[in-house]
Amino acid sequence: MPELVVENIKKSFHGTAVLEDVNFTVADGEFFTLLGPSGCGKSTTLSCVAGLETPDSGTIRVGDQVFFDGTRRSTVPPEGRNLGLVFQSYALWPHMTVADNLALPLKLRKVTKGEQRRLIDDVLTKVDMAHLRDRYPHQLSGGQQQRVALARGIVYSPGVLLLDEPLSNLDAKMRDQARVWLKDLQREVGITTVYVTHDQVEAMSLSDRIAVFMHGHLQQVGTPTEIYETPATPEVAGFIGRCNLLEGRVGATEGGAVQVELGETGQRLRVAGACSAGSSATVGLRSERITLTDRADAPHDGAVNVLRARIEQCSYTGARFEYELSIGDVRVHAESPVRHTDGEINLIIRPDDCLLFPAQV
Ligand SMILES: Nc1ncnc2c1ncn2[C@@H]1O[C@H](COP(=O)(O)OP(=O)(O)OP(=O)(O)O)[C@@H](O)[C@H]1O
Repeated sequence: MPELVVENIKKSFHGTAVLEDVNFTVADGEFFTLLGPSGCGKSTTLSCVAGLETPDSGTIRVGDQVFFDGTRRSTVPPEGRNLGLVFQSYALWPHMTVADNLALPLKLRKVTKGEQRRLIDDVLTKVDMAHLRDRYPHQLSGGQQQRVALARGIVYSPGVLLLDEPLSNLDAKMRDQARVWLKDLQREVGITTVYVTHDQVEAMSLSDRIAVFMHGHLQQVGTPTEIYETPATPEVAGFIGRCNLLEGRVGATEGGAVQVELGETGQRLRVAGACSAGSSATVGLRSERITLTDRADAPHDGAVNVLRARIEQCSYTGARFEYELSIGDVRVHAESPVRHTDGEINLIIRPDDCLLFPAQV
């Protein structure tokens, strides 16, 4: 299947820009996710690809077929794009059985009766719903309706599948299960997929690559590992996973690392990376990369940082304990499998586990 290319897309509503020069390419068979907080422009981007919104400028194409060309003002209507669309609301016809709901897009494409039956049987088997083909939507659970909606999105073999928060109506447990089978299904069908979600765990577990949006701008495109381990900006670091963003001033520089003075705490953090002395920087520190220890003889050999902190709060979440800590006036969130008593504690932090973001000038 051809790749999807989105180039320099801009979009405004009533004079307010909601997309600014959005660029990405989705490769053949790739599971590509648009991730970001509410209102950042993910659904608008997907709607532009689907043809439900018209960008102000830019181009969108799948292989050689140009869906939108802002220079020529040419647009292919949604029905001419051969895309599969699945939204949060399953939008199944309530008066039609599962099989009839699936037949509808095939009838529109003038597929013969015999072929319709073959395609419907095939897709229902893929989504494990063949035994429920004669049920009506109200006789199905939310998870089953969502499978039918997905089956309808792929039954006519679209070039690209577009999914906008398709799992968000399911409860947490069903969502976990749906994630697994959705990934299996996408792999089996091998369809190029663009997925919209604000749920970072969903994005991380499903995607080959993720595009992180903030305020209509693409901040970073990368694999889940790249996005998590080497976030491009403090905003990306803060959005993916639980990351402390600590403001500081860069002091001495020494062989591949810098000393960052944390606010007014008088404590310093040795951080891997380069940054000019005297400048401001943000240090990203993931909660799970902080080791908490009651031991007073924590190693002070310079290879790791040892910071003294006060435990302000400790909460039990089942799998681990979550801590609100303070280092002077700086608040830090950390987690540990071990319960530590109230009072003061040592935090052990490896310089390599710190993310250094020089201040933008
Ligand atoms: N038809 C419209 N008219 C006016 N403003 C709109 C329209 N559609 C979207 N917007 C605005 O554009 C911005 C981006 O909306 P969009 O739905 O793309 O965000 P999103 O990232 O998908 O958010 P969510 O996760 O909440 O769905 C928002 O500020 C929204 O209010």
